Amino acid sequence: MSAPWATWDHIVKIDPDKTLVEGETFEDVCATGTDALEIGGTTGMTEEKMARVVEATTAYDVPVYIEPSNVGAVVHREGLDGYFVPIVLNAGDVFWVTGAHKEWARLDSEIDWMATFPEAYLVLNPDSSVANYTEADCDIDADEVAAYAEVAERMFGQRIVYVEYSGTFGDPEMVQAATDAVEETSVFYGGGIHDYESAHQMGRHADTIVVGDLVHDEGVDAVAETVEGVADANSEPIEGA
Ligand SMILES: CC(C)=CCC/C(C)=C/CC/C(C)=C/CC/C(C)=C/COP(=O)(O)OP(=O)(O)O
Ligand SMILES: O=P(O)(O)OC[C@@H](O)CO
Ligand SMILES: [Mg+2]
Repeated sequence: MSAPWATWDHIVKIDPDKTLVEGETFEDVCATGTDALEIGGTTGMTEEKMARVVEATTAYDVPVYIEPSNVGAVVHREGLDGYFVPIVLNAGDVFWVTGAHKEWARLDSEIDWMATFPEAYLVLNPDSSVANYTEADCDIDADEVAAYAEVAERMFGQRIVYVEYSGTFGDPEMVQAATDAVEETSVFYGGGIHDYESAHQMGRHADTIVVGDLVHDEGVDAVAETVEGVADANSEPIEGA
């Protein structure tokens, strides 16, 4: 069976610790043309906030996945499509590679493994909360990114490599390095996508782009532009092919 994300160009990541732009609803977010919603953030995450957003989003036609940043942020609800669970390959503390996951398996008796998909993260913005939280080694170059991506696919069987620049627009070369290093594994890119052009640019290097802060800061019209940008990138011929 093909992966749920096989046809996704665009994901909106909703941070339950942030609000939507005044006057906008989750229905409006779903109407932007995005392919899926991921619900998660690093700071201020609680089960209650997570549950509130899950309950408000599952009514619409767009698939909804949670992306927990800690064991306490996992909620199980009718209508939820599944769980994307980060594994931070360049974390400074092994807790973010296997420790939290071991605790989750120990404490949660309701894990739906058929709907649970790991994401092999490379956290690359040293100023982000997630880099701080996981003590990530962000001082790596493109050949190390490529090597991590190769190891993720070939040794750890990861089906998603997530190049994460949360809060800032990243280096397309790093994203391309990950893409070039994998065969079947999908490359997600997230960080600083804010308009048609930035979505179009990263859309050429990643399989799927993730748009986070924009939905909270600028709103659904800006998000819709990024949907267009990545769609156009994916309908253009690949250079050199
Ligand atoms: C095993 C379970 C259930 C949980 C642990 C999962 C792990 C390893 C989480 C590590 C942190 C991580 C990669 C979280 C994913 C979500 C993410 C990157 C959100 C973006 O966060 P920021 O933008 O840095 O933070 P804020 O927007 O909250 O400031
Ligand atoms: O909030 P932004 O910068 O869009 O980043 C998206 C996402 O990769 C965060 O985990
Ligand atoms: Mg953020």
